[in-house]
Amino acid sequence: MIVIDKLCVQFGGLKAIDGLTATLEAPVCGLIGPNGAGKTTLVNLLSGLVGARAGQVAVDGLPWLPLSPRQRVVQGLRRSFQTEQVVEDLSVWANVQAVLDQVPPTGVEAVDEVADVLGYCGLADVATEPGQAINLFQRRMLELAKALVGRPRLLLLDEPGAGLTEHESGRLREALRGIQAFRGAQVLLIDHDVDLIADTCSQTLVMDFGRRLALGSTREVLQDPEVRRAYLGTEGDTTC
Ligand SMILES: Nc1ncnc2c1ncn2[C@@H]1O[C@H](COP(=O)(O)OP(=O)(O)OP(=O)(O)O)[C@@H](O)[C@H]1O
Repeated sequence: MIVIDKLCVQFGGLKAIDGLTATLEAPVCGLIGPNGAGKTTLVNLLSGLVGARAGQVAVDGLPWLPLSPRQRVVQGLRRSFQTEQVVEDLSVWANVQAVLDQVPPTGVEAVDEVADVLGYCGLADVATEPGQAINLFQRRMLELAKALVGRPRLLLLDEPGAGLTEHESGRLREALRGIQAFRGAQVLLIDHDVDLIADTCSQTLVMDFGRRLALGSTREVLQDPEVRRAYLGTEGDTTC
């Protein structure tokens, strides 16, 4: 559970996050909003890449902002980026193993841990292929596999579904919905694909101009006229 209290992040005179208060408790929580709303800044703040000017954040009751980026990883923070960070000349297996080498031991044999997440992500058949040989969908799933090793607590996923076909997106959604049961970790999911958010997130935070525009069940939030006006641009239409 992520508890954000009166959070402010400022770049010079620009308030990228402006007094944000929100409790995110769903297993998979959506984060949406127009361009420049502050979504990536919030993810950067949770990762430790930018600092807060004011406010507090707690993750599962742990005061989060005093921790260094490395300490956050040790505490189970994992992150994927809009552009995948696959090492092209390492095998799929070695890409995952490289992350496992950087996080605290879990007590499970590394070989079992890597095999487990590759199986979960549907990558067992390409485990020995080099990063450069796998397709876009497999690259996206490899990013997910890397985020799942070594007792993750919180996954921050930035547009994991970009560029996928409907069928591939369906497989990704299934994997996202199962993460809490598989690893006990919470997911914060940024995506501009409202269908993906609606299908995987039971709770969604909508940001606009660094502020909270809406927070609640995804179904209600996506039908909120203010959200539709600011983000979806379809105030009258209630189908999402
Ligand atoms: N390092 C930075 N220095 C200065 N301004 C920044 C910096 N990072 C973000 N901003 C500004 O902060 C505001 C919020 O940006 P942010 O990238 O968090 O928005 P976003 O909701 O993720 O947008 P998008 O959907 O386009 O990725 C924007 O006005 C952006 O220009």
